[in-house]
Amino acid sequence: MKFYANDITALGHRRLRPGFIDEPQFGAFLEAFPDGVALLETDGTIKLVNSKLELLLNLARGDLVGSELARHAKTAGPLVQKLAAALQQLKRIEVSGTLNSQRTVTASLGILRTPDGGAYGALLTLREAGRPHREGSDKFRFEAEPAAAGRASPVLTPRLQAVARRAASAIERGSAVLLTGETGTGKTELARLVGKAGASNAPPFVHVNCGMLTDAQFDAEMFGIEPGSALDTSTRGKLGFVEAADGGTLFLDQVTDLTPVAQMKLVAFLESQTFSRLGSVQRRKARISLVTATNADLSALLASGAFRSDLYYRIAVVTLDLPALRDQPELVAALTEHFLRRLNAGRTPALRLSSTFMERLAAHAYPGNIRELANILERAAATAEDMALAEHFIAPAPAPSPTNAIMSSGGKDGSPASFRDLVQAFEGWVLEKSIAEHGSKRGAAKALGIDIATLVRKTKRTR
Ligand SMILES: Nc1ncnc2c1ncn2[C@@H]1O[C@H](COP(=O)(O)OP(=O)(O)OP(=O)(O)O)[C@@H](O)[C@H]1O
Repeated sequence: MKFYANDITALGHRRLRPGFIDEPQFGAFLEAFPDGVALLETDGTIKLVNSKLELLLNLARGDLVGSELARHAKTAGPLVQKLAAALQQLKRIEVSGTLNSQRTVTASLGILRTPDGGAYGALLTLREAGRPHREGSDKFRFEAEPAAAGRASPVLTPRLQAVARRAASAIERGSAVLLTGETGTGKTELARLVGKAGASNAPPFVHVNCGMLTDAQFDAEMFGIEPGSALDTSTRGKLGFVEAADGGTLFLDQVTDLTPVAQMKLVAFLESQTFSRLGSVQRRKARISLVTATNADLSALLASGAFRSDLYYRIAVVTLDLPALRDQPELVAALTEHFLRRLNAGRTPALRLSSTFMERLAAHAYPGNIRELANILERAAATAEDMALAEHFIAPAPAPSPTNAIMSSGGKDGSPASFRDLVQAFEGWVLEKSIAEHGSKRGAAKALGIDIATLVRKTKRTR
């Protein structure tokens, strides 16, 4: 079978034979490739692409097919320009780089040649760097992991290293990992570490805050929208979290915040290991490592039925509990040093800690765990000159309990609270707790799924 047509006179530039390209089996053949694949004419026209290529370039098939490769350099990244230039010279190349979609790939351009040496097309493949290497001798060497730009490496005591090793080896075996522990104990930090988030050439790491997923958004956010489908308002489709995490880690933070409907859909996805984009019936596979986290009381949620037990069994193949900071004096010491170094970078005079301040640090109970320790040191750096004394130890006020907030919501003359007062008092408690937990009003608004203006208005009203 000949894959080219001799209808172009110049020997160097024959054309791909249309019949061959139009055969549906050939499209299915390209889809079966785990890498992004495109078939091109020698003049740079894109004839066929597979879904993986769409994903890597973050461009829809409709925009790609029929257009010239060079046209997409601006949207997809300079790497595409290099490939287009090589194709123009009918030169075979292999280049690596990061695309504008934030995917790091090795791109190979092969020239398809006739027996007499003429060129009739080109095959482009994009292989994503950092596809999970299931072997790998460096799998447990977290210390050697480079920090992401602008992010310091986490502090790892031997106890935390042991937890990280267990998480990494579970992921290596393909088991889902559930991280539990009080707020601020470092579950997200650990997930990022084992998912190699931010490291150069790292596989994708997709962090999903489950509390922000409403039922209406769940399918589109998780599974994406098929380009050009009736539901696609952008015409370029939408990349879902699952597809974006393909080859890497999907981190479902606060997984217990998923609504009952979302929990059911997640079970279906985990059971079949396949999903469909909104607006498409095609079942797709995504190779993801699943890491979930929660600071909620799981056993209570399971007992009340608020969290589905079938979902629990799927996500908790390996459960790792992060200890509270008050139970790890060695971590308090190591983190104090770490945060102080960070605070002193560029600070004059450098902040030193008095022995009384250190004693307060050692004796504190840290209900907000590592987040709280960082906060205490930040406050000391903001209020002290060069030496943090006992008076500079300002721990956040203990979060008011809902009962206290509600009990104290009656009239000043001791009259019983109205229903409206009770609801407002409870709302105030929720808002304050969330602001303390997330360290900012913006963070709290995001976590509560309300806009910042609403949160500010409500906090003013409840004061
Ligand atoms: N080992 C560590 N070294 C340095 N900083 C850390 C470490 N662990 C956590 N932190 C910092 O402490 C803060 C809280 O950590 P993180 O967000 O991982 O907690 P979490 O357990 O996910 O909290 P939550 O349950 O509220 O989501 C973050 O600013 C994080 O960078």
